[in-house]
Amino acid sequence: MARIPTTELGRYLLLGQINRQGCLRRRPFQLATATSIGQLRRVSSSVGAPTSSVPTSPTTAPLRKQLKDQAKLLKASGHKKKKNVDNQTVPGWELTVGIEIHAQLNTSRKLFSAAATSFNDSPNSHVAPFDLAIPGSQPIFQPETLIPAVRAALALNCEIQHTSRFDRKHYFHWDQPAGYQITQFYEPFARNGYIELMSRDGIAAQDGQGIRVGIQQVQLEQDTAKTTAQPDGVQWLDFNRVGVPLIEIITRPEIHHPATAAALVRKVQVLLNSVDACVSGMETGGLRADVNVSVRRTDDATAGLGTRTEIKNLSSFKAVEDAIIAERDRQIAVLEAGGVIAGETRGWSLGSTETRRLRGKEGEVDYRYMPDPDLGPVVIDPKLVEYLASSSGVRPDDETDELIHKHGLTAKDAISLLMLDNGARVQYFYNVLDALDARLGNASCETIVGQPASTLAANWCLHELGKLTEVSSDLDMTPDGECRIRSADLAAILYHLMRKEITAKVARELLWSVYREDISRGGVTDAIAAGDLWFHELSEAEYTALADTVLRGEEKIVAEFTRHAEGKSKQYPQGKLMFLVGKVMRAGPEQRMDPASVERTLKARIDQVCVPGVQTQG
Ligand SMILES: Nc1ncnc2c1ncn2[C@@H]1O[C@H](COP(=O)(O)OP(=O)(O)OP(=O)(O)O)[C@@H](O)[C@H]1O
Ligand SMILES: [Mg+2]
Ligand SMILES: [Mg+2]
Repeated sequence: MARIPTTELGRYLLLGQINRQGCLRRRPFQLATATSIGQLRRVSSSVGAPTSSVPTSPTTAPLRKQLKDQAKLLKASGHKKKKNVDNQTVPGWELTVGIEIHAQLNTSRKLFSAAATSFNDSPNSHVAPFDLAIPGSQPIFQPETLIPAVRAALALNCEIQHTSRFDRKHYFHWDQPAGYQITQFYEPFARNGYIELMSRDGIAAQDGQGIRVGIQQVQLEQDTAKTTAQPDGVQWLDFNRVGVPLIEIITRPEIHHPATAAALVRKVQVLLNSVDACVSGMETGGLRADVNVSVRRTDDATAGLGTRTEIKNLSSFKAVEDAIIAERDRQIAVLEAGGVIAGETRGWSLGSTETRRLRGKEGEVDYRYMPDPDLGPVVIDPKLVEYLASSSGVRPDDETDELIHKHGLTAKDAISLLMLDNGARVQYFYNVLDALDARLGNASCETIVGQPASTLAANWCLHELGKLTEVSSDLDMTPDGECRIRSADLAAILYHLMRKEITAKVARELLWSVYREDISRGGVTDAIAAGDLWFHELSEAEYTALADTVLRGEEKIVAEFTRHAEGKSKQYPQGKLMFLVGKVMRAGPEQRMDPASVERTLKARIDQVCVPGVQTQG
């Protein structure tokens, strides 16, 4: 995501003007005045965040890798995910979940000091005296942090409070030099919001087509220092993170299924992303969730909610779902055995199947909240709220609709595009599509390859690029949707693929060559010519001759097609057909053959030769 340039925020706050083109992802328009998102999307490529303020991604594993590692861990622990098992409900019991989400705000400076917010620079290189609580230093509220905070709260449909205040939350830990964290306990800056979740967002089937989850409040607060454990009990501390502005989003206890809880956190990430309010997502440590879990029996309508336990610091969507399931089952087991649930804080580790007790109520810290005497109230001008509301860009639900209905993507692919690379992957997709459209002009190649440009481009932007990230560390995706494989180069590969001038195999090899920089920028077409990689496809007669040769040795299989044609077997033997396609591919010059053409020819020959009287379907 783009960082909001401080100079521009300063200009807005002091002079009432801001260049919102630099603040949002490359879609600087208002939905209300737009006739179509697609139309709006095609804006000048010169618009984008200044490169100097673009954060590089923290050195944590990409989402795809995280998920693979989790799967490996789970496999190693002997706990395979049971397919088609309803783990969302337990008969006789109702689960209730409320979530607290901490998100790092997209600002250049810390909340109460002018030190830069940086995540990849050398440790302890961006620390002001106040961040270390050096005697004599005092907090200076950085008003620009309000811009992403208010944007986030608006995306969550909250009421922005005219006046809010800061409080001190006391606890003693090495990650908090002052001995207290500054937060907004009594008077947060935003209240009473909600999030709409639809079935395509991945909620549990039991929640039907969609649900609305209330947001109790959103508060501004400081992040803590980053701790890295070393052998022999040594802890390394990086104070670059201390004082970085966070928002804490607190939902109401209105979630009743584990998958819905995970879907909510995912949706919060997409929403914050869409208004450029956050630095990075859960997969890179910019978003962390604490889940509060309780259960109660369904046969007592008068009973209030059960006692909650809290599982802290979950750092993946899967962890949110798995930890809730484990904690729900533990609580039910305790209650069914006649025990009581103790209000306590619990932990969860990756690949685990059980939550573990960290501390109980008796060990709970008394935070001794008190208004911070060094900080005045925060007064937010309604005009600022109005301005930010009117310039918040495309809403993710509308964008998902557009990707599905206009571009023909599946809901899963549309949402994946919006999620990946903190929202930059979808911008990359638009860039590829723009470049591909420009090359194709009015000539639609849809009929040639049987797939529209948009779904082909989406498939490559998600799955083929995904394969690269499995073996390499990063695509170096920038917020304006460019990466190591320039969008124009991928468009060039897809252009030749759509026109059937290269095979899919060659297209994949070209992608790798561009990635390894064996092909220079803009050099895809020249590389195809230089390597004579053009697709010189076999003629119909050559395909037919090859198909006939293979069919002659496969009488048994051919007999199955005959049985189907005679109505003796119901299902068309598609598996057998694909087996024959493989045989033909191996029998001929592969670089001159297209599997789709082989399949078409084989089908026609089987219909004509083996089942006389049946017309070819083509
Ligand atoms: N009985 C319950 N079952 C499940 N969730 C609950 C229950 N009661 C409250 N919650 C949820 O617990 C969360 C409480 O968060 P809040 O930040 O207000 O307090 P806290 O957890 O005590 O504070 P912190 O963890 O920030 O120190 C909310 O998300 C709320 O919806
Ligand atoms: Mg809280
Ligand atoms: Mg809590």
